[in-house]
Amino acid sequence: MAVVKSLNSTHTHPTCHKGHIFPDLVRAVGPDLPLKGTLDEMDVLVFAVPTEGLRSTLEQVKPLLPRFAPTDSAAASSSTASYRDPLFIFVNKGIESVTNALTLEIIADTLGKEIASISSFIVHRLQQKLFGDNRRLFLFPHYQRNMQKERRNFFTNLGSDGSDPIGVELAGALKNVYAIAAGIADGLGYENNARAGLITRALSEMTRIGTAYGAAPLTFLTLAGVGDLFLTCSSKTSRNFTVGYRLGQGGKLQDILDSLGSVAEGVATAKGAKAIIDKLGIRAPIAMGVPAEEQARWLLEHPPVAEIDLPCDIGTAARQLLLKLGIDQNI
Ligand SMILES: NC(=O)c1ccc[n+]([C@@H]2O[C@H](COP(=O)([O-])OP(=O)(O)OC[C@H]3O[C@@H](n4cnc5c(N)ncnc54)[C@H](O)[C@@H]3O)[C@@H](O)[C@H]2O)c1
Ligand SMILES: O=P(O)(O)OC[C@H](O)CO
Repeated sequence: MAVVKSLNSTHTHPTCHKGHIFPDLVRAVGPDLPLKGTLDEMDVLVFAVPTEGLRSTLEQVKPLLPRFAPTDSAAASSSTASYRDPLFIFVNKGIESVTNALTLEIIADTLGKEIASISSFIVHRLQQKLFGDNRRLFLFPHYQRNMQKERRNFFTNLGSDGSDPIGVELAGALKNVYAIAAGIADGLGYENNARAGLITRALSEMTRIGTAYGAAPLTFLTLAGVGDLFLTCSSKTSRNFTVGYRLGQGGKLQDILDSLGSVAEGVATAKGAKAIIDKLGIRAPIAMGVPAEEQARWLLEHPPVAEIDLPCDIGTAARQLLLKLGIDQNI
């Protein structure tokens, strides 16, 4: 409420982005929905709600959208599509706990497959446009420049070449679960080297889950994968890391969530992720919450395994050097 009021009155955020003035064209909404007809005037709608609330939010917003409720004059002027779709932006990262649905599925269930499929298609085209010049991190300035040409749906969870939105979604959702694990390790008193080991294992695990789900393995090595994983697992200001840290220090989950002030997505996502992992029948002990001692025992009792389940073929030059050094690459 305070955020909405501040953005709409002084065009500033009360706690974040100190000194930044948002353009006065930006209108914040919540918790009440806008009046019918208001959304017709909007070029862009950004949905910044936790994944657990996305389905109900979209169900409530749906009748207000021009696509689903054309204005009387627009409907009268043509019997065919006479609405103008806004550009939809979904920033949430998570898996719905009860249905195990990813965001694209929630969009398809509520707003229809057409909107969801445009989303995934346009991600690809927009990203090529935006990132073709390698300035990947400057998303929004580029996005704004291209926005007039590409008035379509768009995911902000970017980082790959855009051809694998499912992998990008899984990576963004799962890294929050691993950030809780990293926080627990810190809270228990483990130090940076333990966290490095945990992040490495988490990357391996997230790639295994993703590829079993049908995503492309390399997606997990992009900014949407390892980049975001590393960031959230090593950020003291992360809500997910904080939840883990306080758990590691002996706090009770409900007390921590009640005092956090906003949502830590990884908590609900862990439930959806667990169901997905069970269904895929793969080994993912960190996301499944297997206690650290048990994981350590497993590692000690089993023969060493590859750090990551990807092909590790070496190239000709490296093979020739190994030969010259007399090193058997099959060792
Ligand atoms: N793409 C990115 O770069 C990025 C960055 C930060 C956060 N996120 C993701 O965006 C989403 C929102 O994050 P946030 O930090 O804005 O969260 P937040 O906890 O600050 O909540 C945002 C808004 O959603 C409302 N809300 C909370 N629960 C709701 C529910 N069940 N139904 C409807 N509304 C609800 C809150 O009142 C608040 O106004 C999360 O999925 C988060 O993981 C993405
Ligand atoms: O744990 P936070 O607060 O960094 O939030 C994680 C969100 O999914 C943003 O990536």
